[in-house]
Amino acid sequence: MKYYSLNHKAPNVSFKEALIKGLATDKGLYFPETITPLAPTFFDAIENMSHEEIAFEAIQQFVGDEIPEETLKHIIAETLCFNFPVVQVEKDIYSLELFHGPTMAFKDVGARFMSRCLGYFNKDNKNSKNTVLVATSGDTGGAVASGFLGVKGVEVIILYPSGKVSDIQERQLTTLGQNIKALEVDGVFDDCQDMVKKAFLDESLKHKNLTSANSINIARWLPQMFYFFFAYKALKKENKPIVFSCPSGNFGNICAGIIAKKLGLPIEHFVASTNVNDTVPRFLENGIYDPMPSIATISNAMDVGNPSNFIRIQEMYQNDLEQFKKDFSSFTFSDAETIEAMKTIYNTEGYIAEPHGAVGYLGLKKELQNHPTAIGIFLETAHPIKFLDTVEQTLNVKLPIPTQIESVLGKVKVSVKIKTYEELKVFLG
Ligand SMILES: Cc1ncc(COP(=O)(O)O)c(C=O)c1O
Ligand SMILES: N[C@@H](CCOP(=O)(O)O)C(=O)O
Repeated sequence: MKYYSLNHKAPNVSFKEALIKGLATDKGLYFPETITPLAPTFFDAIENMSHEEIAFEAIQQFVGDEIPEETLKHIIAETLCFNFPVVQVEKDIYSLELFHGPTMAFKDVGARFMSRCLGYFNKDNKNSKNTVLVATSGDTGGAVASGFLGVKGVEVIILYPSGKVSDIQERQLTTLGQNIKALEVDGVFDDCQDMVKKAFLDESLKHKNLTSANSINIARWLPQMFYFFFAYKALKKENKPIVFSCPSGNFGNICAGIIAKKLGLPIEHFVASTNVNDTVPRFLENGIYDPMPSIATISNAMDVGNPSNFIRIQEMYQNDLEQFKKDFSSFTFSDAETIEAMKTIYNTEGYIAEPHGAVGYLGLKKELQNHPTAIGIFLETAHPIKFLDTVEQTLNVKLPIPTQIESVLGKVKVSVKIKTYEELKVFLG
């Protein structure tokens, strides 16, 4: 499979090159040249297939013959070594829990898949050295730190906005040591993301072999489509149209969902549910893409003012706003509404949703009014423990600490504070 740059001023590249480069030389995001729908027999058989089999069928065309079939199967098996339960929350509303991995956020799948693919491509070159640069508003950093910990020949540098991630998120990305380093940026997530993108194109940093582990990177982003197939497998027996609501920040997850639809997955409608960082809901209202500086909210991992992946979504709809609106809605919700939703879900159904999932739930409820025969699934993208203070205060509950989290609680934060791109360059050396 070849990938082209969405800025159309850079050569097309292989899966391996797209993974290693992260971003094209013209600053564009890579996008697959073709997306071939899966055979109807795949969808007929899906209920009897394992998650690993489903994931292999879904991703194989995007990897092509660059990784041998058996190795790719092995990478997928290691990536998907935890559960993806679909839990009924109320009549016709389900939560797809994506937080049962090592760092308890949905980013674990992409981070584990990408680290293993990079390991495969580096295996014959013992002297190769890559620097993975990653910007995080909360969860990507921890997942990438865990996914790449101890990987030979790879140094990981995580940029996060100082004071704008939860305590547990910060510990997950600042305490692992070894090949993982954290930079605490005096700014917001978009400043971190801008610095990272600038570094990829900086000729003077060429010797660092920089790559990205954000959803910019196709190997981090594409595996996120698996979730939509897994949910479909679980609920196919209901025989009803499905509406998915993704709590959205950088829009990687929902964009991977649209790839799944292009592969033939019967999805009736997507909802991108956002907090008050509402660049996309505003776009759907007035057709103008006008990114704003991000605003801090209780669903901090979605505090993104200029979502990277929106351009990929536009590519898939060829800028046809009317068709886009048929398949896709986007709604914005305040922190007060999010808190009310968390309370409603808990008090009526006994289900503990964290703020991101609650935003997803709100968008789903709103959109389902237009789909009376459908079932709705909201993505629960992180474990409530990652937002301990907000969840315990809002719901007046005490959350047990899962073992994955216990292991980072006693550890000491190590980070370097930076303010400017120049300081990042000095750090990179
Ligand atoms: C918990 C959580 N929910 C939602 C999102 C938003 O996902 P995306 O950036 O793919 O839109 C993120 C960040 O990526 C997150 O960490
Ligand atoms: N919400 C993310 C922001 C980065 O998103 P990504 O999918 O592009 O890595 C985070 O938690 O860091």
